[in-house]
Amino acid sequence: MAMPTIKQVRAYTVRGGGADYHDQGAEHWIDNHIATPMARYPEYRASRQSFGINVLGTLVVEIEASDGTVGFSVTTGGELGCFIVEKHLARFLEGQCVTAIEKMWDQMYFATLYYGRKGIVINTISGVDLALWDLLAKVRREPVHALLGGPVRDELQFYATGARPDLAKDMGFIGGKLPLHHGPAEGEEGLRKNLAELATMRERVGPDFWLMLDCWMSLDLNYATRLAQGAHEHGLKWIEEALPPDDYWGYAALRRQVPPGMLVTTGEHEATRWGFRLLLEQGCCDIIQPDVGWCGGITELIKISALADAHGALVVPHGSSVYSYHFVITRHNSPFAEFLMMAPQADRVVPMFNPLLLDEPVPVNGRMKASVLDQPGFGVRLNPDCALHRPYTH
Ligand SMILES: C[C@H](O)[C@H](O)[C@@H](O)[C@@H](O)C(=O)O
Ligand SMILES: [Mg+2]
Repeated sequence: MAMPTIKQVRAYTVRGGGADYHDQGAEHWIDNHIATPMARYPEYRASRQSFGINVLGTLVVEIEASDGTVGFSVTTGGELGCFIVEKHLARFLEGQCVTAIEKMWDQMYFATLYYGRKGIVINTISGVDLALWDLLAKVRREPVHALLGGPVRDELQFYATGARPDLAKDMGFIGGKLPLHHGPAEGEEGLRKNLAELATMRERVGPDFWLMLDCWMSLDLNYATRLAQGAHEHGLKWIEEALPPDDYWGYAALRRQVPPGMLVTTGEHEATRWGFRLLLEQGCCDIIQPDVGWCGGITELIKISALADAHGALVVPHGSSVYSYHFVITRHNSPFAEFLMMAPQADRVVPMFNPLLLDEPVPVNGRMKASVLDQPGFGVRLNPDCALHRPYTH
């Protein structure tokens, strides 16, 4: 059967939740005094939105084929992403056969090398790549995981990220990842508060439930080391993204200094096989956490994951809904997945990219059967009630 070609690429923004999941209303746990690198400025300490964590907004990429099939994806990128898609990347896509995914990725990456390599440009390339995989899988009438070699297990299991690991345990999740609330700028008192919070949560969840701390790039090596040492008695399973992403040397030192048995994880703000090669070869972490909507897409995550597997490292993608579930279920070195609790009080399960996607699957009792992911493509639809805006055309 002759495979269709790409007829048109369109890029939209949408506000309010969605893929830019930090773009939430007030009183949400995800913006409640969470430690960040900006916390050294008191005026930016109480809210990450105050320094602009949600300025980008969601990027929606739609790719229409000559047979009328439409693939799409959502990621973090907003209007900047729309410009890059419409004014730069579209030329490498329109007219191409829907199967030419490797070639299109290669052209998008090397054509933007002079201003890309990480951040918004790789987020945008990731969004295009995810839409291409959605399109190809829909043309072949298969779920994306079938194009990746198929499931290696019958179901996914999840840990939950949010303010209430105690509630997550009752919901059947295998662990709970807390956001760290206080950074070095709040001194010894802040460190004591961090450890007291962890101690309280350990009391509530008992001795065996996984507890992790997500430090969102906010610490320095000495503080991270002391936090890890203090957290050890409370059974901290891993310390996540303790340092800024460029401090490969700091991560390597931290990994040598944390108490034996504690895992060091990072990677959600890293991009491409080259960035993850640095993390792996410098011995920075035990688990890499690429976000498939930010690291280069499925095409790049395949390369990153194979490299990690050769290094004996686990790949547990940063929460990215169906886009990571279809990958995780096909890889032995991805034994579990992340689920971000997007309910404001982290007290109930709601779809991660709420309200943007229809049919977005969520864990039930902390698990998701492979059969839930058997619809063509990534198995989701855009919610027609979410107003899309197309700021640029080409
Ligand atoms: C909970 C963290 O502060 C971030 O908001 C979260 O998006 C990310 O770091 C994660 O690992 O889920
Ligand atoms: Mg994180």
